[in-house]
Amino acid sequence: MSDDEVDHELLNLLRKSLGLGEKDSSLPPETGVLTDAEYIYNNSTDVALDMRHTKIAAMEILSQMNQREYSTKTWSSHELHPKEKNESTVNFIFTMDLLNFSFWSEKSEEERFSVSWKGKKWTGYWSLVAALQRGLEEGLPITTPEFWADELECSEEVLRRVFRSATKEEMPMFEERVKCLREAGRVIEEEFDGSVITLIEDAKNSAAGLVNILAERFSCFRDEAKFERRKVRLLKRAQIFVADLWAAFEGEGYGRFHDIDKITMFADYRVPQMLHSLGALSFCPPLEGRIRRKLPIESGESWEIQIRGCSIWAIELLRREIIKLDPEAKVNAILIDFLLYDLAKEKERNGEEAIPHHRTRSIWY
Ligand SMILES: Nc1nc2c(c(CN[C@H]3C=C[C@H](O)[C@@H]3O)cn2[C@@H]2O[C@H](COP(=O)(O)O)[C@@H](O)[C@H]2O)c(=O)[nH]1
Repeated sequence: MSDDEVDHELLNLLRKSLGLGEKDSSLPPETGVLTDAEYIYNNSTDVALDMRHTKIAAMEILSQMNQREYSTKTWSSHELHPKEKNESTVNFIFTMDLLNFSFWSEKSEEERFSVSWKGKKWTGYWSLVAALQRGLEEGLPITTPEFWADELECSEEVLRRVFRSATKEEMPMFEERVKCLREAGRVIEEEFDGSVITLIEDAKNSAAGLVNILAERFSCFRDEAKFERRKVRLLKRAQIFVADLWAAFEGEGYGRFHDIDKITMFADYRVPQMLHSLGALSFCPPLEGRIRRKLPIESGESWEIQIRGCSIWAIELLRREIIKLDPEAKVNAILIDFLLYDLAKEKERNGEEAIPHHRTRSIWY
């Protein structure tokens, strides 16, 4: 019996002895990510949050949100994001967030992996979006799960063509991305009638429910770790999939979720960097030294979990400060996160000084 099963059994025995009965499965679903992020924050010794800077950052973020009229509509305004509110956009977003990880490179801007499309060279997250758009334009059903499961039609050569680079550097973790596509294609074919729409409908408009289905049924979405002897859930790509659906469909249709505010920030390698620039998050000297020297931090090691968990908690504290400033503000962790990502990329484009992002190679973010 695993630790978790023992915990589950003990909890039910305790509940029975208190006359509470077994855990009531009719309760609304929870992902547990925010609770785990708070646990990580409360047990972090190498990453700290600063409330004074958090309060100042909250004022800046609220002002940026108002100036930019930041809303779910902003998502579709990005040049490469799909605009139609239909099933093909659902499939596009699922494919995108299945592979939305680890684009960073130590090569120069000219030599790093990039995708040429629409007369531009796209890097980072946008290289993935451009590659999928280009693949569709070249007539490949690259966003169709049935295609990914068919190793003859969707051969490794075909996939190498879809994700071909404009430089000598190939897409980072290409083999791992193929594995994600194969697993997702198989699971959707076998368990969801071959349709992402069926998967979404199974969640019955619950954001937390959809995150939990992804984490339970797809190992490539099961972004969890052990921290201080406890299992913690971060579920970054499962959550950003729900968030992108919600934003792309502006909270309607396939993007309608009654509990969307249960989605937390997406623990990636960009937003922690921005939180550090804002002074809201800081690292102990040995960790800061490791980050500044661009030395690897292993996936699952304590430092990495502290960076990810404290970042999630930092966005929750920012959200609370923003609501204190303006109780009417239409803001949640998703919109704060999206804005911080976009601001981080603007700072980078403007050549503004920032601590390097941390170097963890993983399929989780
Ligand atoms: N927390 C968070 N992480 C995000 C995004 C996005 C893009 N979201 C778009 C949709 C709405 C927003 O307005 C954005 O326009 C990508 N990433 C993550 O960053 C990393 C890529 O970084 P770089 O190599 O520099 O492009 C990689 O882990 C990727 O998974 C986000 O929004 N939040």
